[in-house]
Amino acid sequence: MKIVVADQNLVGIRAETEAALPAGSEIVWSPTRDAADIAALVGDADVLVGGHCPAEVATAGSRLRLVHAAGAGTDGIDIDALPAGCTVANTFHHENSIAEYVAASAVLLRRGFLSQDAALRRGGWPTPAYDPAAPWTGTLQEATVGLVGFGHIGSRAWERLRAFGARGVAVSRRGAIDAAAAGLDWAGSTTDRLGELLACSDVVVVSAPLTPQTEGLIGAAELTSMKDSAILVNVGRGALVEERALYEALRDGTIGGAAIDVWYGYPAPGTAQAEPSSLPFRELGNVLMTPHSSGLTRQTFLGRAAEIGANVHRLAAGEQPTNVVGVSGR
Ligand SMILES: NC(=O)C1=CN([C@@H]2O[C@H](COP(=O)(O)OP(=O)(O)OC[C@H]3O[C@@H](n4cnc5c(N)ncnc54)[C@H](O)[C@@H]3O)[C@@H](O)[C@H]2O)C=CC1
Ligand SMILES: O=C(O)C(=O)CO
Repeated sequence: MKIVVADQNLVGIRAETEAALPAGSEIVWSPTRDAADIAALVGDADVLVGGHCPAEVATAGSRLRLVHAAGAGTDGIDIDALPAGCTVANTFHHENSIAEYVAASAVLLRRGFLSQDAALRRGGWPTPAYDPAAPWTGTLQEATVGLVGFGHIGSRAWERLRAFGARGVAVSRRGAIDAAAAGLDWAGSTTDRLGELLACSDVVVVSAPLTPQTEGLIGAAELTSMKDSAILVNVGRGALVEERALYEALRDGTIGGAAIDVWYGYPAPGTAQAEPSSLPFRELGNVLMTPHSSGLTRQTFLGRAAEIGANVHRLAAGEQPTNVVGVSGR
């Protein structure tokens, strides 16, 4: 079996990744996540590990039987261009790491620590904690957290935030969340209750997948409906929140702040330079900017390598892989 590994995050745990895959496989590492590099390797491959599989790669991989994202998002895989019968699967294990990010950034932004740090560095001495007019005065114990998406990330983030004493409300695609069991005040579907969630939340955590239905889910009208002190934490995908509307809402004080881990621009393969947005988010003091790093821990990638390995073993044994997102042609 030939396996092409194109997820650059697994390079750091190359030995563990290879050990998890079936012994005797031919394992080829793509030098970059560039589509041309991957396409050049997948022609005779059975398995592609990596979530970057546009049509150029998918059509080159005419023998592919499994494309395994090394993450949750499969928005970079063109399933329709893959050979018929090829399975697309995803993997998780990022939820603990991202839940910590959500909790940490909610505290940093809600308490104003980010802007206070910046002010001290400039030689100032801000006193927002003593200013009743300052938007950032609340603890998480007084906060309502609104979770847009309640899967691995949303539910684990809620477990952590709940420990601070926050109240929680959630929406998911179908609204099939048992609110009482999860300790939430209420839960519903995005279609029915997103507006209500945005209006009542002090912290809004976005962790839905990017699909044609969720693109631009939060735009100018939704941001305007939020509290002017609200903190938005986007760990899903940039395009879930309209770029200009978000920038203007943060600049104009329509909302209180944002932690943005997922962006509108990324570095080209093999480079470390990029404009995360065409708009100057970097000039805003109420924004925590991180380079899609909320889930980047050793725990995440060791868990993912083991899960991918187990699925490739299943494929080799003629069994159905787990975490199947779809099968091409079905
Ligand atoms: N920042 C990062 O490093 C990472 C980002 N992600 C992103 O986060 C997304 C979610 O990850 P997980 O929670 O692990 O996935 P998951 O599949 O466990 O959960 C997804 C949740 O989103 C909900 N959802 C789907 N459509 C929705 C809609 N229209 N409105 C509201 N909710 C909707 C689902 O019902 C489910 O509750 C991924 O698809 C990926 O794009 C995932 C991992 C790491
Ligand atoms: O898993 C994902 O979808 C990511 O965004 C990166 O780990």
